[in-house]
Amino acid sequence: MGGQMQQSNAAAATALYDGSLHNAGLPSDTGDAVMARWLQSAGLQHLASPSASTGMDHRLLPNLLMQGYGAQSAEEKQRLFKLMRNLNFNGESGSETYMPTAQTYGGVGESDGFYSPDFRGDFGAGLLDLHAMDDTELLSEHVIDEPFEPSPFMTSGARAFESDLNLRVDTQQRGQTDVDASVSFPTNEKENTTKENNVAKIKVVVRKRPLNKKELARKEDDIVSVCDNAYVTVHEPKLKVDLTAYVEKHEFCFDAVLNEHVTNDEVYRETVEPIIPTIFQRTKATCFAYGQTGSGKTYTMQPLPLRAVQDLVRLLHLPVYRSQRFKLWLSYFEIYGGKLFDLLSDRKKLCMREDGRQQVCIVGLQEFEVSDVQIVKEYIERGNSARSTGSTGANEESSRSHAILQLVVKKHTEVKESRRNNDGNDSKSGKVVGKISFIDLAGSERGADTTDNDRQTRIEGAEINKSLLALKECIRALDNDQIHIPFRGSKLTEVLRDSFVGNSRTVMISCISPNAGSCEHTLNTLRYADRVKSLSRSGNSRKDQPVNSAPGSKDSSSVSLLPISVDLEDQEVKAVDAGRRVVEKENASHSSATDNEKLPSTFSSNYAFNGREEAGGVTFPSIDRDRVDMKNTYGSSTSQRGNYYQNSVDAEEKVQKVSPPRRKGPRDEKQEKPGNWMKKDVGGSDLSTSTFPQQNAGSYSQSNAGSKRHESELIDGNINAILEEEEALIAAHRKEIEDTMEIVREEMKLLAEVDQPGSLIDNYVTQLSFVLSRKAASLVSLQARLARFQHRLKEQEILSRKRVPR
Ligand SMILES: Nc1ncnc2c1ncn2[C@@H]1O[C@H](COP(=O)(O)OP(=O)(O)OP(=O)(O)O)[C@@H](O)[C@H]1O
Repeated sequence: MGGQMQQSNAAAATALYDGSLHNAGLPSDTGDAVMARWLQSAGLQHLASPSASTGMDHRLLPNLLMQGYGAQSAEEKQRLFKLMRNLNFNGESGSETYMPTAQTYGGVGESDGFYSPDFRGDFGAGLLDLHAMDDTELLSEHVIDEPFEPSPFMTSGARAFESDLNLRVDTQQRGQTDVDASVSFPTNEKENTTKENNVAKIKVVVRKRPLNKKELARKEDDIVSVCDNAYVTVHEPKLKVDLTAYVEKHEFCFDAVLNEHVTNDEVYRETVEPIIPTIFQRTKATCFAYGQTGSGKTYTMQPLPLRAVQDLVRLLHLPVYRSQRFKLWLSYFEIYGGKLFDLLSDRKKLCMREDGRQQVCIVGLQEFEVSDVQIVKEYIERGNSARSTGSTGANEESSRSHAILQLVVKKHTEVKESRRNNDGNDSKSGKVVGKISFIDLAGSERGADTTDNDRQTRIEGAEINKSLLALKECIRALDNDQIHIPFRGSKLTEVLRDSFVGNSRTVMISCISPNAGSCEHTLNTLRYADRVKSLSRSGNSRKDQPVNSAPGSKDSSSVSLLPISVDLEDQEVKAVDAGRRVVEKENASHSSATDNEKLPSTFSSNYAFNGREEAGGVTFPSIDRDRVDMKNTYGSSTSQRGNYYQNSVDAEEKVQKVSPPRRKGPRDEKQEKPGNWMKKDVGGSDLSTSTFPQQNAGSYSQSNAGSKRHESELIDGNINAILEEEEALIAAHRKEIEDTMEIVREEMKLLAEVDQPGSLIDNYVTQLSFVLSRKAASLVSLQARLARFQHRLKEQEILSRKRVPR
């Protein structure tokens, strides 16, 4: 075996040498003089003479090396090795790289192991290591001959990745025949994969929808402009106090901004397509759409899984995957009011469980094997018809839940059934290779609609709100490579837990409406997106910089005396540039508790206090960002802004927040009036927007912030308790019905007995009395539970109304 290997090593090395000469344009008989020169250049001239003198073919040099002739010391071997490598790779010896044969393919892929003098052990050992494997573990020739077909939709980066995929597939196969998530690539491989496939860990894409018929009929302005596929500007119409109209511009930069003319196909190409090959690299990918109701989330998300299946199936047909029994499975469920329902199984209620390996299993979730797009289309349609939808002002068929469609690539050893429960039993259902989850989030502002909606919608909204914030936190933590991912923040993030650990990719598509009436929401969406992106190390620098474009509005002195309410998010804008990253770095242990939400305790526990900042002569005390969102309705000078921004950094770095629901846009105007600031609903599904008049800034005390925070926590806690009690109440009701039925049966029996001739009436009376007491007790118990629940609802209502101005 050893001899065989040595032979093949020698052959490989000879081939390499041959190749290098060939590439150098040198005929093989250019002779020893050339070789001598090369050897000389490496200080190995003494090796040249024997071969020259014996007339040995220079192509045998590697053989000499392998057999222990020629270079004797390790240093010589290394030099020789380097020389060979240079011959092969540097410009001097030819522009083309060596084309390996099937047998040496893996070796080339592992260039570090084969050519580098830095490989483990000495030269010979390194070569032996490389080939010390069963030939059967190598890719078969036909696999290599059949490269990945470049998708017509693939971006150049992804194409580059695909062309490289064979190498990695080869590596994978050699390294492990069983693609189990528990087996990991060597670190270098991982890094290379990330680098090479050029797929960012988090990608934030914005999509603007066109004005719809209603908006056009109302002659609404399109206030969103897109530039260079990367910039989006919101032209916010505003009024000065003297009622002069002006426009405030907010510019953002994202990984991609897609305008209203972009098709769903192009959206796919920009977002999901580059990720698809990574699914076979044990990546857990998540693609979600975020945005206000009616902004196009469902419109955007629905075609994506179809396109993804098309590409996944195409890849699955490659022999390398087919031979490994890779298969694609689909499941579709929704999270509604903190509960999970299977959309492909008559909305069966699902339970979430963690197994011993802390893998999240959704007990009872039906998975279906899919092998073509048509069947996926049918599943999606079936699932969609089962989704919880309702009507909102902006969208007649609005999604009221988070819908999650998962495509999972599994490796099967033996699959007999085409449909089975995902009971977490890997051996039965195959091992997960990778997966992609498509999430159509519930409209983001519904969490905000607290005043105009009924109680049910408010609770629903609070849950949505919570999950959106939790999702954002997880994404941030993910991108910051934090050890702790706060996935327990909501059901949504718990479900996506395995997408937050290990090799993950996230694409967020922020959908925005272009009409002026949606300005506030559009800005909120973009800010949410920006915060996801800007806090990541790889994020674009933040750009939301309002510019007063109305004539005269640039005159800062003319506006500086006006009540100032600086949009908190604008502060964050600057914060990023003006030190936020620094602050973050310095307080790395803070995690990312910068939002207006209650974070898991692990997030807040490390929170440091940065002291206070002076801003334009006004000292801002330690400010709860929830309460102090300073919205610059009238514009402000740059210097003022700078101060406030700085201030906001402190404010938000200090306090952990609880996010109260946001209210609807039209009320914002009222709240921007000075005096309303104390009452203003400052939460939001994603942002807080509260007015903070300058003159009041100083008086805004820590205790105020504290008590408000307490209030917020109370609300959040209350909502959680309500959800739990709701469940208990429903369960108790069911139980009561069962008991009642049992009692009714007993009563019927009693009646039947009493009708019998010679029955004892005393017995009947005693038993009836006993049965009725049980019946009454059961009812009273249910009534008591109901009363408690009603009380809880009232409490919640009072609390939320306290915070939301009417
Ligand atoms: N890019 C677009 N081009 C054309 N029409 C669009 C586009 N985006 C959305 N629409 C249309 O706008 C309407 C609302 O879109 P959609 O239902 O996707 O919104 P949504 O964000 O999912 O709303 P909700 O959160 O309430 O479910 C639909 O009629 C849809 O066809």
